[in-house]
Amino acid sequence: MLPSIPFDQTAAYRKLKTHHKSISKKHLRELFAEDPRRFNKFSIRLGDILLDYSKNRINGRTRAYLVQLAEECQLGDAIEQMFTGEKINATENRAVLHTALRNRSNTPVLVDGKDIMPDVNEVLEKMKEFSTQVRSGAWKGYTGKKITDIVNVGIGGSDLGPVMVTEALKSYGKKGLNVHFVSNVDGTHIAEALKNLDPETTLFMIASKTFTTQETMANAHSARSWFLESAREAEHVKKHFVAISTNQEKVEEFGIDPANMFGFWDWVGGRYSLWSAIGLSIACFIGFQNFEQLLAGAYDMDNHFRHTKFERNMPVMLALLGIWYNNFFGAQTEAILPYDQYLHRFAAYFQQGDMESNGKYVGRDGQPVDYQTGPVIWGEPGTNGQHAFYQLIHQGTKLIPCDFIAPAISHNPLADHHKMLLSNFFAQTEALMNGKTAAEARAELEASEKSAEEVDFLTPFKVFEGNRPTNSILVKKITPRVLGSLIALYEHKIFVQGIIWNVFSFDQWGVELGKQLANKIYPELQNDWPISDHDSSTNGLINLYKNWR
Ligand SMILES: O=P(O)(O)OC[C@H]1O[C@@](O)(CO)[C@@H](O)[C@@H]1O
Repeated sequence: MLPSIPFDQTAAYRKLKTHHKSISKKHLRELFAEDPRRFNKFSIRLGDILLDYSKNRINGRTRAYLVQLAEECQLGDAIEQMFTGEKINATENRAVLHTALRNRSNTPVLVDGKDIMPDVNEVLEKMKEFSTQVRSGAWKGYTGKKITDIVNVGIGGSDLGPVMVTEALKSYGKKGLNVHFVSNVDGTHIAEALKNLDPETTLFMIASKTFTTQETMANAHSARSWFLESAREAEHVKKHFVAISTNQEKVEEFGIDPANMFGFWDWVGGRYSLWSAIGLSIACFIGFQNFEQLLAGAYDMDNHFRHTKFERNMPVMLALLGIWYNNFFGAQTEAILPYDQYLHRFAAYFQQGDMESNGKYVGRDGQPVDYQTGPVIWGEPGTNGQHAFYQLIHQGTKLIPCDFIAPAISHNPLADHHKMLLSNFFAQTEALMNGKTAAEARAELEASEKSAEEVDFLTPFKVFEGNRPTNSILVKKITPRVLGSLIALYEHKIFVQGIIWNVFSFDQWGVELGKQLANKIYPELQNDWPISDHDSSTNGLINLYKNWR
């Protein structure tokens, strides 16, 4: 069982509160001027990944107190409990073992006294065989044609991970084999996805841990209807539908042959499941060898996380910095800004990963916490964000800690594009740190031959306070292995923050109430009778909908 330690009652927390009063008065310009070795002191290198956290509002003492906070919250024990299969997901009485899915050492991992690695490896072998058959054309549709299009039907963790990874590794995709994703119950999503597909060469992957999720089951039934409009015979379903789930009973109930089912287990959280059979669409698209590289990259980060002292530990430092701004500077959000168009779904992926894990107000002691927990995660690729919301990041009234991510090598080395992209990547964190003083702004305006009145008027609007904190994550190239490490980096950051905030990060009870109420309203929409048993707003909305439809 995880320890339950209210972090705001630790000695380290008290030290940080006092320390904050002084360090928060220092501008990043001063901190860099004081210490020319700041980049060396506050960066961590792991293979082809560098985390530069020197542009944060910290000094050595801050780091020491933050590390002490982690130690007082018994982070080390919690890490070992996770990796060794303790049931740390206490409200669901489950272990949390997405790390076992990429345990490339194959050392035993016990759940209820049983080594789970043979099961993990059996599913990986089945994924390897299946993905090889699909990619080679050996797997044929009901008219004998090879598969050209895979449609993954799933939502949340059964969608976001495969989407993000297949987009991020698009250049590793197989020509002539396309992946599509249907998640929203909005009929538009599946209608648009199937519009140009051929039932004879389309393979559906129904991905659902529970195999009960309303959206996924609705889409799965519509997909089957679409397929049978052409195929007619139910016996053809088995060549065009596979299931990815923990729930064999529901899979069989739907009509998918257990032989076409790829299983996983309740100790895999949905938002941590892309490493499991939920990653089948990834393995088919990029090939099983590349999928294994993805696993290997995550394993690299797991080892780093599990065996590195906290001040040299990438996930731990990323997590502690997030807590520094969230709980001591009052930051409410964090932006993830990948300077790589292929990573355009990376922030969206961690909206679920982070916000569904730590968006909690009840502590592990069952009591409401009296401090901030999970931040709002958002972000878009650079340089597009610069033309959308960087105004607020640079000159707004809100503090927004930003993670900038970029590859040194592009998969598309076209003309000077990558140099331009990287110049923006480097410039933005420099600008956010240094800002522009009134004197600098005034001098620029004076040099532009504006009148004295214009210079006086415009100067305040051209000043940049700077002192806005960022992390820079520079990787050599977004390969499957590097991507695997990057994803695991953020997974473990989320874990560390949940431990320190004293919440349970691996359940998601907060998604249940909306579902319950939707299941109550859904039958009310089956007729045109006016509704009156909700609040006036809900009644009013439903009745107008009925009137209009
Ligand atoms: O994989 P499934 O069981 O269909 O769940 C889909 C998603 O629904 C949830 O909101 C839980 O209900 C996410 O946690 C989960 O990833």
